[in-house]
Amino acid sequence: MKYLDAVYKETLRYYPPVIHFVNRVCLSDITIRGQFYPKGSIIKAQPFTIHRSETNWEEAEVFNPDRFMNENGEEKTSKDGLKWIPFGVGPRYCVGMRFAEMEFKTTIAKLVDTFELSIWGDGNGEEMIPECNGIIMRPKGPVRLQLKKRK
Ligand code: HEM
Repeated sequence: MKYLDAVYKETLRYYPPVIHFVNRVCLSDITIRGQFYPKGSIIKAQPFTIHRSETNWEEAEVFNPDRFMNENGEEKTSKDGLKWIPFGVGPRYCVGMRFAEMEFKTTIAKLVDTFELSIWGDGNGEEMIPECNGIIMRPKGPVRLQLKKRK
């Protein structure tokens, strides 16, 4: 379960499905880190950009669930919750977060329990190309895997 949790977090870090919608409107004039924003400005925090920034994550372009585990195989908690924001942040963060987490973990656990999964074809697989339909980032083409029922 600990590794599944790390895979869940790393999947959402690497490919945050919602890449545009963490927006906030300034209710008054404000200056943040020397940058002035007048009242009414819309500020966007883009999860994809934040998740792939080397300032926030070591080897940000590498998919590595281990980054969420410590040397004892225990869950590593980040003190800075603003580096991982697939569900947004603050009082208006995603109300479906816990449901989505349960769905993800149940599906993966059931799949892995029932089937042996391997990469389709020659074992090298195909490059998974993400695309954004304006709202959601998802695979552009089919994701092909081989499934062998466990005995
Ligand atoms: C992996 C799945 C999901 C992702 C990545 C996701 C992501 C997000 C993000 C980034 C926001 C904006 C949060 C912010 O502005 O700080 C949001 C808002 C919201 N999400 Fe999700 N979401 C997911 C699943 C769901 C599910 C399953 C539901 C409902 C069952 C849901 C319902 C909502 C609602 C109602 C809001 C608006 C909350 C508000 O404005 O107060 N989401 N979600």
